[in-house]
Amino acid sequence: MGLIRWKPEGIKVRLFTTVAALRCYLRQARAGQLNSEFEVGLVPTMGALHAGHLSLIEKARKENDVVVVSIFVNPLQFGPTEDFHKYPRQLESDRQLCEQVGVDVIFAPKAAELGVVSQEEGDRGQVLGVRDSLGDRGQGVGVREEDSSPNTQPPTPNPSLSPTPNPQPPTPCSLPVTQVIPPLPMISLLCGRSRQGHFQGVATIVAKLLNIVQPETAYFGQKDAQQLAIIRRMVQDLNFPVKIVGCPIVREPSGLALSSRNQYLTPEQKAEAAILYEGLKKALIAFLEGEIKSQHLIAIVKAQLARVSSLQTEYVELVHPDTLKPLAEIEEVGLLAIAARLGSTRLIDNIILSKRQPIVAIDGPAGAGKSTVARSVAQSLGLLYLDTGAMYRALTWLVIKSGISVDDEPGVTEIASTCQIDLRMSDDPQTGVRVWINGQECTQEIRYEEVTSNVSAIAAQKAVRDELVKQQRQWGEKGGLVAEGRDIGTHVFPDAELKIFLTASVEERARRRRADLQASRGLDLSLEKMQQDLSERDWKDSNRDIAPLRKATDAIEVNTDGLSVTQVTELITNFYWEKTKL
Ligand SMILES: Nc1ncnc2c1ncn2[C@@H]1O[C@H](COP(=O)(O)OP(=O)(O)OP(=O)(O)O)[C@@H](O)[C@H]1O
Ligand SMILES: CC(C)(CO)[C@@H](O)C(=O)[O-]
Ligand code: BAL
Repeated sequence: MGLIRWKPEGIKVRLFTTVAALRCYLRQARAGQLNSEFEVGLVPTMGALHAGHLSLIEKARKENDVVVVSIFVNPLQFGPTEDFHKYPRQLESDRQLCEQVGVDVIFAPKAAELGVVSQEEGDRGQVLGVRDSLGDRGQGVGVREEDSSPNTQPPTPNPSLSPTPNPQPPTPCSLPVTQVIPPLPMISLLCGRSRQGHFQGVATIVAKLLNIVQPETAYFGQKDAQQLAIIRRMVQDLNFPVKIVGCPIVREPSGLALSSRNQYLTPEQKAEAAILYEGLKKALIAFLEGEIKSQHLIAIVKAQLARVSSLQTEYVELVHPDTLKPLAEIEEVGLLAIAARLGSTRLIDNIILSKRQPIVAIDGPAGAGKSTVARSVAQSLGLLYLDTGAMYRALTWLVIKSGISVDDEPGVTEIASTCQIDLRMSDDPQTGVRVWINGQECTQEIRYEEVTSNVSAIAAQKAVRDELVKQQRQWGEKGGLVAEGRDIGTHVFPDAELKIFLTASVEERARRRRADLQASRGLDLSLEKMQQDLSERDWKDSNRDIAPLRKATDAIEVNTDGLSVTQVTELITNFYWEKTKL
């Protein structure tokens, strides 16, 4: 993220309804930046904003220079008997909420602006889509754009919610607009079974929004877990240059997942709807006690749901959260998902059941002793010390060895994108971690002076950082590790079970550093000068473009003034046991 947040003087939130105006704004915002790390975050929504949406927006606000929230009730993703007409539209209150949380731009286009309306229908103010179940009529059912009045048709039973597949599936392919079709195995189960064509409509509109806004990052809720998996897959398959961030489900105190559709529920139904999360929690407890079989976990949820007689369960399924493949049992991780109907309101919820070992993320200012403490905590807990510094050093060594200049960014990126770094705890506590790159051990070599003097030039390259963070996150999938740095808990492992912000006063850090330099190199440096250098470094680290130092909101601050490494290690391991006990 850049240093300066871009916003015209005196204006709070801009509202654009046209692609041209939005693009013009973004072009000016990018052009006005001297900083190359200017970042735009997009939060796609259908409006009627609630605290779930706000959690996405707040995350985007923290991580970007410009935050765009799109509000568009997308006709392409609604079936003919679904609630397109009824879906809440409340742009003015959405605008006020966006203003309160510091959104820069709301993009609220009409359907015609996004091309989901034919010329002729556009003239008549009608939108395409709200997919026609007779398919071949193809031009949609002529719903008036932005029609928020209740449907005047008598309520018809929703075939899409019946347990058997819709006998006459809509054929959104017949719509005269280019569409994105996600892989069939991902869209033909869970919600895709009853909402045929839905994910095609979602993928199409999200692809359009990504192309229009061209954000660095886009934020989606884990509540729509199938949607999130499909979008991640689309972005990967179609090489969209965007990072997709999934955000945790925000719930009512009762456990009910927040949703715009909760507005349809009566107070009584709202209380009953909490049973969805009750069921998921029961399954989680069983899983934590060792139950991994899909059949049993699903039965636990169904038994719980059966306690509310007015609830009609559409599905309870266990799938892999990325591929959405049905699982017979959980090997590493599973997504346990529910869809059910209370009256005419369709609700969804889910939970991730993961065998992943915990992650300890330690961030903090320079000289706080992060690497010593991380190594010691890893040793004491029997976890891997994910020595991220060693990873950058290993890459630097390989770059030098390959004869590539360290400032040849494309060349370095090519090597970074194809290298595989392995780390293993050494039996010898002195060695700490052993390092391999592309199968070749380089534990000693990465300490050579040539590597030391070039590693910061390599680590400063954004593409390198992105590649190595990708590798670090792959390690994170299994978990069971301790990592340290400046943004481990905020960026690399935002889901870490334990986050520590390790700090010490400038005076203490300067004293320690001076003592180290005296012991290792016989240097006798001025304490005052060292304090001044450290203060400057703190400021720079907190304000740098790449990986700025930030304390995660859920991190525990540990001030190590006057504490030994052993004492700090003991403190952190106690926090670990506290956090990870059942
Ligand atoms: N409770 C929640 N916690 C976290 N994210 C959420 C929550 N509810 C919605 N989101 C996310 O907000 C984004 C916009 O969702 P959307 O506007 O459809 O809201 P919604 O409340 O899910 O509405 P719907 O009733 O259509 O399900 C999606 O990425 C969605 O996953
Ligand atoms: C992602 C989305 C905005 C696409 O219309 C919608 O499906 C939603 O709100 O989750
Ligand atoms: N949040 C997903 C949008 C939909 O249900 O259509």
